[in-house]
Amino acid sequence: MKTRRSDRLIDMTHYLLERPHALISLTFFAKRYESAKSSISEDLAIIKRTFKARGIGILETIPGAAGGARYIPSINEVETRDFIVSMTEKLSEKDRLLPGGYVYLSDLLGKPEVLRQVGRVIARQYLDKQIDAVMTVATKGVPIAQSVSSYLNVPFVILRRDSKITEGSTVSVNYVSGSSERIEKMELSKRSLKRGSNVLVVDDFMKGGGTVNGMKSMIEEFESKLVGITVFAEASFEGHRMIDDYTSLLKVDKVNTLNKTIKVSAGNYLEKVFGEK
Ligand SMILES: O=P(O)(O)OC[C@H]1C[C@H](OP(=O)(O)OP(=O)(O)O)[C@H](O)[C@@H]1O
Repeated sequence: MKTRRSDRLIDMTHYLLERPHALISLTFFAKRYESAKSSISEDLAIIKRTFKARGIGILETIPGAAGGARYIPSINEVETRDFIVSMTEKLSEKDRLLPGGYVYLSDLLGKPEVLRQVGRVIARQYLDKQIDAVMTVATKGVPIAQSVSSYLNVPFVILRRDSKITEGSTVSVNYVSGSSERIEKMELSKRSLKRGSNVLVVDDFMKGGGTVNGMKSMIEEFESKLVGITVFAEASFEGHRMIDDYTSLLKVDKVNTLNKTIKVSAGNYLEKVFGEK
């Protein structure tokens, strides 16, 4: 039975939102709703216009027999700025300060609505890049990598600092932890990343940059390409940071362990993605 436009629009929107970056053919929708392709094209034009006006994302429409529609998740500048401002206020709370200039983030990065926004914001930075995998290191980077990968619709891979029999044979790299000046090791299962992959590195926090540098080394071991590095927050670091080309949503400018104050500002994301205002 032919489906009414109002019902088609709701179901089509849901179907597209559930499958980011997947190309869905007009033929598929025409059969699903027992409607003409011309009606489906009009439906998609309505969805495309609304997605753009509401900052939901981009609906690419590809003409021709092999064409169709593809939903590209995104987030607009106003919503991004509002989110980053709200996170700077949260991170500035006194009781978040940890020894060594770290900041307690696990409660924030355990909240589904925060993780959804972090994933959208980071994925938006790379929506026009070819990404084959999102990479992070266990443990606190994992929820961020999972969220970003869901918006990019690509797998995420997890490096570990400990060996696990369940990972099978692994590639191991040593790296200098900038924060602790210690030699650390991280491993990745040989099965998890194809050679020649385009890899996006994400993590929750960057201090000395040693961990991210270790992930860079691992990408080289897999003969793959580092497309970008984006962290939720970075700490100011007096030493020599081993990484200079990265993006951070937030920056912990100053911590005062005596009166337990933390000064947090926006990282370089807004400037890199939207240009400084
Ligand atoms: O820039 P660096 O000086 O290398 O520090 C950033 C590391 C340290 C911390 O991880 P840990 O708390 O050590 O490990 P886990 O995420 O497993 O809690 C954080 O999640 C980053 O991965």
